Amino acid sequence: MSGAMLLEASGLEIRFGGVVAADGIGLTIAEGEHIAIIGPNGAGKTTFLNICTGYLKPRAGSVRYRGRELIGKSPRAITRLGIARAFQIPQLFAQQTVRENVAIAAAARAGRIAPFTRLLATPERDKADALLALIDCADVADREAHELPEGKRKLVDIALALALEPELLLMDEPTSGVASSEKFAVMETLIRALEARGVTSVFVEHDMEMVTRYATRVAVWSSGQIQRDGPPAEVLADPEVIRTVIGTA
Ligand SMILES: Nc1ncnc2c1ncn2[C@@H]1O[C@H](COP(=O)(O)OP(=O)(O)OP(=O)(O)O)[C@@H](O)[C@H]1O
Repeated sequence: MSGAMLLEASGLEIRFGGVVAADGIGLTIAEGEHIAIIGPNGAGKTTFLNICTGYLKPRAGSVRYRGRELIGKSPRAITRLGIARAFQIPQLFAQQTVRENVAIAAAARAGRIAPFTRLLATPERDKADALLALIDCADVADREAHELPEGKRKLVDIALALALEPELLLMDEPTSGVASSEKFAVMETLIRALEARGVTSVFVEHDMEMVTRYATRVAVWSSGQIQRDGPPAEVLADPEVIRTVIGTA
């Protein structure tokens, strides 16, 4: 069920040389939604996530989060306000154990990262274990991150993001690189974890079956503009969307 307004983007414009990556983008996100962003390569989907998380500054437009302007704030400041990001390639410390990776994120959230911090003797260990149980990764807690199969790596990356205690999680193709036989199980676990923690999400996705099953709403990007925005069943049946996006997916 959707709740109060969380984020409101409007009039976003950005170009890179001759490429227009955002041309009047406007999108609202309400609490409890899981919004899929779809669209052809180069349409500006990742650019939108980069603007919302402070990695790119648009030349025009606004992004308000619970009424506060985000444009001009640093990625760190935006994370502190409650927006986390998970990347297409998980950002894990390869030589640390999975538990240590999540504990580091939890310690960072608590402002307890300092040289010689004993990560696993602190409350962060319990937080890490609870998160790993939530994403079905308790079995790999003692493994080093580089040993993980792709599906587990993706889920651990989500645990890292959840350790920051976000209200909104932005994800770039959360199951890309995961074997198709595992994709649905990974996404199922991911969405269940978000629901359990009351986290709203936006995910860029190229797999339409994933969109149909897991998105509560879908927004279609096309050349830096939003072509359609609505319930998945309606949007994915639109002949224009089928022609421009699904036909090329
Ligand atoms: N930092 C940048 N510098 C220069 N060009 C960029 C930059 N970021 C994005 N672009 C360009 O802007 C356009 C939109 O890129 P973006 O990554 O947002 O597309 P996308 O819809 O996420 O594509 P894909 O599905 O392939 O990931 C592309 O032409 C890309 O090359």
